[in-house]
Amino acid sequence: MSTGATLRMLDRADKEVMKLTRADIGAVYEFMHKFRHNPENPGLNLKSLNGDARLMSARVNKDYRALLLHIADRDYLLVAVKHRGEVYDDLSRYAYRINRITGGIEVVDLAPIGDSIVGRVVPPDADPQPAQKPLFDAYTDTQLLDLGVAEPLLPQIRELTAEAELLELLDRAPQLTTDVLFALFDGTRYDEVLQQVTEPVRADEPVDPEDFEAAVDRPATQVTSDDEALQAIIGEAFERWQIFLHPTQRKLVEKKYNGPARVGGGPGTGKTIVALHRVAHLARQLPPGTDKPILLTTFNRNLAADLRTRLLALGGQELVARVDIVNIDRLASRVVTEAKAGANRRVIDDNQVVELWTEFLLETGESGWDAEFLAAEWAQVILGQVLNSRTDYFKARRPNRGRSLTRVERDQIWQLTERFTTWLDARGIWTWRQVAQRAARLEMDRAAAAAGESSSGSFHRPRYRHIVVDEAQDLSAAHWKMLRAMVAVGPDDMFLTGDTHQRIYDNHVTLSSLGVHIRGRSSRLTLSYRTTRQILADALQIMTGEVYDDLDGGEEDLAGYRSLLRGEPPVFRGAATWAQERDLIAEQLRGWGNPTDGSVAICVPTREFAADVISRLEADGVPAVEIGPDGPKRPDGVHVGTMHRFKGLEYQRMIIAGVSDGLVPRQMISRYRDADPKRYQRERQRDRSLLFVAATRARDELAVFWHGTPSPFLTARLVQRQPGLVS
Ligand SMILES: Nc1ncnc2c1ncn2[C@@H]1O[C@H](COP(=O)(O)OP(=O)(O)OP(=O)(O)O)[C@@H](O)[C@H]1O
Repeated sequence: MSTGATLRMLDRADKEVMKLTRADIGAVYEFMHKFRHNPENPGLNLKSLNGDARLMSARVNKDYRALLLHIADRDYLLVAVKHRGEVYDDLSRYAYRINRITGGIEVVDLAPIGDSIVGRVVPPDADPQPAQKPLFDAYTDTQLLDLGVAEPLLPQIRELTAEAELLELLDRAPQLTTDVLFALFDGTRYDEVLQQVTEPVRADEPVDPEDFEAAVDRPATQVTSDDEALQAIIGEAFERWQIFLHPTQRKLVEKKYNGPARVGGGPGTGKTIVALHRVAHLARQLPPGTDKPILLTTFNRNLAADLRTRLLALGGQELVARVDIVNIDRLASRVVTEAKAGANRRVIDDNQVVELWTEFLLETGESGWDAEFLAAEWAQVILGQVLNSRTDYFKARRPNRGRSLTRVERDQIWQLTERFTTWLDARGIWTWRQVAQRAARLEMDRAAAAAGESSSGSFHRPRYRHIVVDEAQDLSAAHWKMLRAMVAVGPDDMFLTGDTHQRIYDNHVTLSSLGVHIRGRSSRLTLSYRTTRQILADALQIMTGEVYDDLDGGEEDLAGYRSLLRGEPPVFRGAATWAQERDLIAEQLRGWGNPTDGSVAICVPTREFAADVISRLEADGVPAVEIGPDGPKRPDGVHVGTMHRFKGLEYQRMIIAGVSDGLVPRQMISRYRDADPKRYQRERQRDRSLLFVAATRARDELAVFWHGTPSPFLTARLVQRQPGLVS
């Protein structure tokens, strides 16, 4: 007969365990291991507490005791690890419930919160303070409970009168209570909190408050379940995201979707984390094998490398072995190479295309068209939509392209692009967009041929069983067509994460027109795990007045985007000249103690500015490290790079410099203002997104500098926060 048992650990218990010494953490691990093997092992001294139906204690080592909830038969949940003295002091302080909204198990340790809060609210010997209004007076108990607040905490919530007290209480409160109270405290309306915070984690079925077996399996009960996860926690390299997902994240990861699904959400809300866990979830359901039926792709190379590292941390070599991790252009290039379609051609960067068009028009004496217009038309419409023939081009929709074209003009452009392609061919070069277009065509043909085969009874296997895409906002229509053709239409075929507010390459698509139907399967994450609410509020100011799409023809906003992290408000400062602005940078770095451990970065609009900053830092004896296309060249030093380089990076502190009028947005786009207002709008939005991305890479502190006139993206409210300015 098996004597084993299941023992899972609640995330709140893990937080307590993490505060212990390494030796004691090791003891907890040993304890869990032994307990799973045989909970009746006399050395563990498992016993019920105070006759309570479920609460039990067991011995970890001579100093510590584990508090356990007995879920069912041989199924237990570790809810706390306490010093032995504490466990038996006052058992009534431990309250455990099934939350009636989320259906998750919540355990609240009331005494220490009560002690510390009451102790601080009414200091015994202090002068009587004027009575302060309780923070949550505006809401009834029923309203708070309907939002999902933990019932046992209500009396203490009613006592709260200051932010510091709230922070202390929420440090130990269940996740949903924390999310709800912070949102209310931040001034979010009741109905918005209900919609944005509570609804996404509501249980899918009616909650039975006595059914602990059902509750422990719900996403809202944040648990780790196996030894491997525990070992990871004890290991040096462990990060919480590897084990404990937010209930909203977990729900999205584990859901079965009837077709392509999309997860949006502001910066730092864990979209990449969700994509990685989704891959692991899908991999767990694969039949054993040595192939790679899952594709994990993203826009650029360094992000793909980062995905690989993080997936390895999440699931080890065994998981990585089943996943093809590759950036989208490399994937396209692989398809083309495999078909021997690009033999002997060198791929050139797409930003050289305008120059090549100019050269081509000069060489061929064509003067009727502007090189820039042709380059964009070719890239976005002809290549972007994988148009194969003149007839297709005549019929093509040209969203976001500004001026309309007559049939005669389309004919001229089609002919010119055909000649241009031959001209490039003769030089042995082609662009990444051409590669993507070719790959899409090859894959579409392959899928069509396979469909023909299967209708005639022969067997066809699509390239992948599942495709997961991170940074989906940056892929072009050709990329989507290629991906769509690589996986059969069906449940869990495609899973996309991305945020259109962070679109920094000029690719606008409507997914449904590309065969990727996400309608009804689109969700959003709203809780930032990265930045403080102070940084987030200012970053949102940068986005004021702009409208963003939802990748599918609709609009998307950042409603409900919030953070539980608190910090200093960002610094905004202007200088008269660029030289003086560099003094501000040096001064700011000194203020932060010149840390050179890679925790600080400086972001600037152009490479010239980056070079200037690097030489200034070097002159000051501060080691500066450039951020290249593959990321920072070294992990230490102060990292310096242009805005484009910051996607996917994270720093404790950041300076964004050169945020001046004429630089952000780029001066050159003003020429489109009258000539091509749509393009102007798009380019301006792109520059705004670049600044937004940069600002949201900072975890704790952010400083924004400019010289001359500040960028129009910095609202008067931000600019007027300059030290020394009277607003
Ligand atoms: N459940 C979690 N627990 C702990 N940390 C988390 C969790 N989810 C996300 N994080 C952390 O938050 C940070 C941001 O996560 P991630 O990069 O996935 O966000 P994102 O939404 O993809 O951001 P961006 O849009 O800016 O690329 C990372 O440091 C990540 O480790």
